[in-house]
Amino acid sequence: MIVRNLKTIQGTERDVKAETWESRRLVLKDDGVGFSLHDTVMYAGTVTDMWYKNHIEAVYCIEGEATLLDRETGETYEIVPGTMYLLNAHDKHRIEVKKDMRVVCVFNPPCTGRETHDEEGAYPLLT
Ligand SMILES: CC(=O)NCC[C@H](N)C(=O)O
Repeated sequence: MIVRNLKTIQGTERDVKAETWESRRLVLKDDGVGFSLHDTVMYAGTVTDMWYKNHIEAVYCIEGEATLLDRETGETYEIVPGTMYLLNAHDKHRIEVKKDMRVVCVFNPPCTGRETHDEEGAYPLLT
């Protein structure tokens, strides 16, 4: 069994900061369970284009507010606490954050802990 608390992750290598978000990685590839689990904050006033072409991601909002745009269909969705979106088709998407949004993210395959977005908004497959 593995037990971790967010407080013990903050400021360590598992706490990855990008321009528009910060991701605290609670479970990573080296835990050997086939997924990674992140507690992520996306900053109010930011717009982020993403395209996880190498990963499937589920995102569950627990705080804040944002608009999610499906960049392929043009459809938009309001994301509030209790909303989940699943990028089951490697969907190109955009998040426009209105109020600091805290989300719990699950990635398959798991992240290794070092990933930040490349120019396409993707994470490379790191080993
Ligand atoms: C919601 C989202 O995808 N934010 C970008 C950060 C990423 N999910 C992560 O936690 O690594």
